[in-house]
Amino acid sequence: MADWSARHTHHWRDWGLEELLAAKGATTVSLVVPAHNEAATVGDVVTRCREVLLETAALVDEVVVIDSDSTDATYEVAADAGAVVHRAAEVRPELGVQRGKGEAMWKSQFVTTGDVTVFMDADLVDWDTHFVPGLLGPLLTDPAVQLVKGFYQRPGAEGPYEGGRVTELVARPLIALLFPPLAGLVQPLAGEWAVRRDHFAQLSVPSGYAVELAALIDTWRTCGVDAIAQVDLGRRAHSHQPLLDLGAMATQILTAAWARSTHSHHAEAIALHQYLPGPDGAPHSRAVEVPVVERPPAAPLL
Ligand SMILES: O=c1ccn([C@@H]2O[C@H](COP(=O)(O)OP(=O)(O)O[C@H]3O[C@H](CO)[C@@H](O)[C@H](O)[C@H]3O)[C@@H](O)[C@H]2O)c(=O)[nH]1
Ligand SMILES: O=C(O)[C@H](O)COP(=O)(O)O
Repeated sequence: MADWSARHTHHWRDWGLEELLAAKGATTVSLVVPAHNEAATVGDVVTRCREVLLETAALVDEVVVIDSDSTDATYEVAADAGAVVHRAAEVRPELGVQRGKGEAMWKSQFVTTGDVTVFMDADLVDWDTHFVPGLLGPLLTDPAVQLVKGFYQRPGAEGPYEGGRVTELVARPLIALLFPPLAGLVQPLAGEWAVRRDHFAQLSVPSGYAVELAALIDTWRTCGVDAIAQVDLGRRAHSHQPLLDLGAMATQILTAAWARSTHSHHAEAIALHQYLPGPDGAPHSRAVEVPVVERPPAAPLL
């Protein structure tokens, strides 16, 4: 793990723009932003990335927002900001419709053209466009690298490289227990990562929030840990989900990890029991049906 960290941990400043553009050559890059009810922030993400990375620097060839079942104005805001926007449910509808972030990312493979895909969350509030060149650095300069993960400091956290609640209480312990070669990843759940298109198309993709951890595990298993690199992107802040919603995220991540351990599961949904005060003030159980479907590798369907 220490060896991997030493070999494959970078800083976004390690590459200059000219160097990256020269390394890019004819390689095409898609920036994909999965977005569920992000009308408040998606416009800023799209506008800044389009202006800086596509129009000024020509480092990105398309900015694509996958609207993931939004009920607000995400679609219109993203389109007005200059993104190509697709509704996840309308992409290859004959393949069926699932809910979730991973579904939006899986479906993106059918509407993007880049040799390399950079994923970025739509709910970023403290970030900058250098995230994208930072993530592209290892992919454009090292042909052995298949997947690049961002890491960052989170303003307000007690320790500079603390992850969020699911990262520290679920993902990191799972990695320690079941997937120790991945323990060098500082932010294993970061939504900012980049992957070669051909590689992503070979991966089975959980439709919910386990997409990040699954991609790391499956890349390590199929290509070795040296196919993964990580890049320090500086600071990043995002909006926070309520604790009970993170219970569903944690259930999805545990399910995908379990499927990749020596055990496996066959359910499409798992009932997660959570407790809220009832009218009498006593704890009342709420069963949340957490979807845990996986999409097969996209390659045979492309
Ligand atoms: O059904 C959904 C839910 C979320 N999103 C989008 O996915 C991104 C991240 O979602 P968010 O709910 O903000 O996730 P976080 O609570 O921030 O979760 C962190 O941890 C997750 C688990 O690894 C990662 O998927 C996230 O990218 C990472 O930011 C945002 O653009 C969302 O709009 C969708 O597209 N569809
Ligand atoms: O990354 C995580 O662990 C989850 O998204 C939760 O993050 P938060 O505790 O910062 O909301």
